[in-house]
Amino acid sequence: MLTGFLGSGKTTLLNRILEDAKKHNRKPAILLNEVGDANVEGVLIDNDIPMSEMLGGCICCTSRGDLGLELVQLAREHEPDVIWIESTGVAQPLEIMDGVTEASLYAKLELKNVVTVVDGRLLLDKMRIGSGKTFKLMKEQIRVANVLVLNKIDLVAESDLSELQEALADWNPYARIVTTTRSELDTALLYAEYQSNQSEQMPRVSAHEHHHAHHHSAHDHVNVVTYFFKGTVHSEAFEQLLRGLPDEVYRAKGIVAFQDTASLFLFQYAYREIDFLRITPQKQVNNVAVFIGEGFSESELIERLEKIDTTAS
Ligand SMILES: Nc1nc2c(ncn2[C@@H]2O[C@H](COP(=O)(O)OP(=O)(O)OP(=O)(O)O)[C@@H](O)[C@H]2O)c(=O)[nH]1
Repeated sequence: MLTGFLGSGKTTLLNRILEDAKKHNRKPAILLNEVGDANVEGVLIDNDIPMSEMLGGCICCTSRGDLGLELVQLAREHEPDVIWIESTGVAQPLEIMDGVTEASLYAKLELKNVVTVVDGRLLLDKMRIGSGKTFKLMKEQIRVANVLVLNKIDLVAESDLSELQEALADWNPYARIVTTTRSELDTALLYAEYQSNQSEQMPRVSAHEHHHAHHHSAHDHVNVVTYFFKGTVHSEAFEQLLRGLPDEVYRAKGIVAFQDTASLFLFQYAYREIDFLRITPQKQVNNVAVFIGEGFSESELIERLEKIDTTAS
């Protein structure tokens, strides 16, 4: 997921990513979201690259479910190695993450990385004022990232640079920070987590591996765990697991197969409310559970899931 405020340099970065993908034989696809009704940037992108456009609104508020479906369709039709979602500059990142994880229900898709491009010049201005909607949103986008691209440095005085870097590190101690002009960076950095997980047989997601976590505690950082079930679970054990989720998990959803009822259920969890819906899918679905929250232990949760996932060894 590629996020960042309007004009921060997302498209500039995306173009670099696509150039490098070609060099490394990586097959990308793109999902573009624009507030306007016309996709201006899309026309600049190579015709060979599968692209899906969601226009006329911000994915986070108008069509979260559609975002998931769009991703699934891209994945099925083109089988890319990676999908880059460039979201409109005014999007609420957490809401988009929620939409993205929806796709894991229907395709082997995992949210791997959240890259936020920060307009250094604009942020400095907003910091000086210290309040306002834009400032708040920029902070939010910074907070959810695991890679922060501090861009437009050519427009920032050298003496102001450390102030910016310190602010980013303060709001998000877990992300790797790269300082750039015209989003110029080594794109390998954006795949770090992606590559390290590729060898796993049963992929599970961690959008945020805390590479820098050794000197910080795990508080105040967004995490996502996507767990693909290997077998069935007992309904009571599963409900117990949901009820026992730490407060730091504020959203969960997925599809489970219960061994004691011999049917499939779609479950939703939000604000401690649990909802199960019996489903008879017309299409192939995954048995999967996605958890979104802040500062919870991913390994502990995965361990608990493995324990009730009967055929897991
Ligand atoms: N001076 C300067 N200009 C930059 C830099 N990076 C990007 N730009 C310019 O800033 C403008 C916006 O860049 P984009 O990459 O389109 O930004 P975006 O985040 O995709 O913008 P939206 O699609 O509106 O959200 C373009 O004219 C870029 O050429 C930079 O580091 N320094």
